Amino acid sequence: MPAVVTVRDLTKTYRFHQQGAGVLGALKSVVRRRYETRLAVDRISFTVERGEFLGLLGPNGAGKTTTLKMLCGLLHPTSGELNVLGRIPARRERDHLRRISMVMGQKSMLWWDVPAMDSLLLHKDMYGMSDKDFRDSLAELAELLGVTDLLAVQVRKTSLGERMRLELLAALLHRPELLFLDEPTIGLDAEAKARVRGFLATLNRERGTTIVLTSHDMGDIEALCQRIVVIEQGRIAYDGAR
Ligand SMILES: Nc1ncnc2c1ncn2[C@@H]1O[C@H](COP(=O)(O)OP(=O)(O)OP(=O)(O)O)[C@@H](O)[C@H]1O
Repeated sequence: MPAVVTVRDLTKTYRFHQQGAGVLGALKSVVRRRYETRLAVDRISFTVERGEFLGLLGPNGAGKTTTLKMLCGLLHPTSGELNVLGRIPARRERDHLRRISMVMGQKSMLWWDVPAMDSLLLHKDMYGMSDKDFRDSLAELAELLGVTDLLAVQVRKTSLGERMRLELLAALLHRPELLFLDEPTIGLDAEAKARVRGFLATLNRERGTTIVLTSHDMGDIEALCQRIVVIEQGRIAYDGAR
């Protein structure tokens, strides 16, 4: 099977400034800034094949989110090679963005003060979807995710589990081939987790969507991933079958 993601010696170093506590600390940092660097991802290499469901695992601060953000093009790598669907993700080319999507469990793509449908209509325009494609994709996903009755509800009035299902709907409306998920079940109760997992398994199996997921929940990994890559302190500690 052809690789849809190829990562070679990928490295990310953050440069940030340290500031002492209080007003004095703030004043000192204006006069003299102390910069530090942190090696978050350290020469990692792996590939993802079309149709795979890959789990990225590792302790807090291991570099999983940083890796995912580079794969989506939200962060520029410091060095190394990255090829996603034949493109360099950081270029964020429009036709490339139509083929990928990302959901971060702790961040929302939906506006909170309006019904989800308003945000979905904006997505329709952003991705240049025809009325028919929009209607078909919306109907199919809303049914699969069980959110048809929630589309007209103000997002801030939905529960965390309901909101995550709406986030997945928004992310998948344009039918991306490749989906990146950063802790999609974080904070959800057992029933909500099972529902999200069931949906992701169906998406991978029936639509053939390639999925790369990070999670601290072994239940997610066991239910979904055929293969895992374990990252520790920015380096790959294991790559193979679950
Ligand atoms: N914007 C930033 N500036 C400086 N350092 C950062 C920044 N973002 C992340 N880091 C550091 O990079 C390292 C990797 O962080 P990252 O968020 O990728 O880890 P993670 O594996 O996703 O962790 P978690 O499981 O806690 O979400 C950590 O040491 C973190 O403190």
